[in-house]
Amino acid sequence: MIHTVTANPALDLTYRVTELKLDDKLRATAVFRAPGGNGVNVSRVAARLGHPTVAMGLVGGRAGDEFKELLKEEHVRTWFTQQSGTTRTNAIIQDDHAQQLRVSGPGPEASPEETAMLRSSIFELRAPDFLVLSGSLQRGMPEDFYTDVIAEAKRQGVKVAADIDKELAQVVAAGVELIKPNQYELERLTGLRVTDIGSAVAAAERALAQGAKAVLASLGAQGAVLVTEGGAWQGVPPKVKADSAVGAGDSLLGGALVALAEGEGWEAALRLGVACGAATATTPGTDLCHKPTVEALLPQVVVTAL
Ligand SMILES: O=P(O)(O)OC[C@@]1(O)O[C@H](CO)[C@@H](O)[C@@H]1O
Repeated sequence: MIHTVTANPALDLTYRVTELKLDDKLRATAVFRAPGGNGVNVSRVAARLGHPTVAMGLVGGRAGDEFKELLKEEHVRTWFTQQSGTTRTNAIIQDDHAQQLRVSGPGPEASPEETAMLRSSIFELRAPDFLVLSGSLQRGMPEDFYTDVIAEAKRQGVKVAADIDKELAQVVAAGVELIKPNQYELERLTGLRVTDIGSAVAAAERALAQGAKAVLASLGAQGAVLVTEGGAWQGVPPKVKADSAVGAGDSLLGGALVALAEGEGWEAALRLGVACGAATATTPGTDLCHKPTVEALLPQVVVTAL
């Protein structure tokens, strides 16, 4: 079972256009609406792989109603805390050459009461195998929200995985099972440049020294690097016809956690994660990986011990 917490989720709106142009009216050839936010996407991937999951967070307003409806259509169980503000709508404008503009809304401001309700909701259900903390906090939420949740998770023996940017250093110092930074987040966390696989491993080792038990770094077309105290591996996806890579990193994390929650080892987790990330890149908008594509790509992922 995987529980995800997305403090600032979004209704993702993707406009497909033939060509990105400034100062001209762009006519969309297709529009996709999807429930979004990093943790939400991890839950969507888990559900698509047939793994039980519950998505949690703060949600409100009409956009929030549509967001919940879309999640329901994807068979994701939800345990959201209702807030008075309106869930943000994020816009993605993508052209036929896989170029895109992405605009993320700031999101509403959470009141202290709403924050407290979210905090207690996280521990209301039966303990999961993994609790995933993902994405930015809403305005109004205390900076130590995540570290406070991690402390409680530790008291309850729940493993925490995090995909966080701003508060990543604090979260790592609090001691988490797994982090999923991209290249830039790993650089900001460790102060080291990440230019290739070797430097990614060195930075991930620094992150282990800072307190993470495992680092799953997403490196775009180069795949991903997984570094634990027991070893380091690179996972390279097969070449796919990419449509939209939005959500590929979330899919990497979702796939890896599903494998771990189902009792697989680190290498198998990396393989499934990379297959999910690549499968997501083949889908339009913020649609994510579908199980048949993941199964087709899985044997083509090359995992190498470093
Ligand atoms: O604004 P944030 O929280 O940094 O990112 C939010 C977001 O861009 O990330 C997801 C893809 O990873 C999308 O579903 C969503 O719109």
